[in-house]
Amino acid sequence: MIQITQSSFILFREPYGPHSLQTMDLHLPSYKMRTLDDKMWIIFIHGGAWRDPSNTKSDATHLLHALIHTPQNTTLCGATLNYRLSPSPNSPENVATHPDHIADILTAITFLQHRYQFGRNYILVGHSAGATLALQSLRSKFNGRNVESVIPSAEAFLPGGLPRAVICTEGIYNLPDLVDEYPGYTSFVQNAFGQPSQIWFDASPACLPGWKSEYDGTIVIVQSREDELLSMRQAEGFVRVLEAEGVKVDVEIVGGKHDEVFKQDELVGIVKEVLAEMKMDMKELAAALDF
Ligand SMILES: Nc1ccccc1C(=O)C[C@H](N)C(=O)O
Repeated sequence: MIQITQSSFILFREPYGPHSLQTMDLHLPSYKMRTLDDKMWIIFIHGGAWRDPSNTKSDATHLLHALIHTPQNTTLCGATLNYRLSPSPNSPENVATHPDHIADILTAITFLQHRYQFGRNYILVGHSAGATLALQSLRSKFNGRNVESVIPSAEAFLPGGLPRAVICTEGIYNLPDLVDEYPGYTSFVQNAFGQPSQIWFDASPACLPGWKSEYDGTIVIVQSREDELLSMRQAEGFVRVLEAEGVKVDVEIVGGKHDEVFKQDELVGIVKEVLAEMKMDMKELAAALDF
């Protein structure tokens, strides 16, 4: 079903699997201007502690409208992903557990690559648990089919390659340290990842060594000091791990509560800057190759 909501862009919902949560919204500039070559993509992954049904793909509405639904935009495309969730008190019908969430993310990105073939010309923006998922998707532990569970609908290493940048906001980077700081969060972590085990470490970007050798794109860590659900400890801990590995990381301190950050213009500005840098790099590359 295609819904034309304004003359300069189109918005539609696309399933990428049989489950009702395996859907995404696509935001594309005007149909006529659509060609496959020169596009850049933003793929948004919502948060909500792997379980909260009130966080959805619609969390990206402000960000994608501000970036994509503008008269000048002819190249930037957006996708925002739903994925299967773990149970919560208000949604016991959701029964996903790790690695179902990351399997869905990899399946969705694979689906987009097959249809639009944007290679590495994309960035991931992940909020909260969505930041965890964005980072997991970069690692061979998950996308290389050598996880304990095989994820058949996602290919071994993302087709087209890894994104040029990943922007994480209010992210969960270290599960053991999260429940150490906030024992009250144990239940949602266990709902998604089971009883404490090695799996908690393997699923935690800050506990998984090898960033330097496995990911060469830009990592941006955005964190609000006004986040009422997460202190600076998760972000600071992950930044220390990356820096100790010699990985370059951009840190952006913003304002707003946990679930306000993705609705604010500060994040729009950060994504614009990352996109501008990417465009410059692409031009330099084209010039160097004498295009
Ligand atoms: N994303 C988070 C990060 C840290 C702590 C909580 C959350 C939550 O989303 C809580 C959610 N409202 C829940 O209870 O299901």
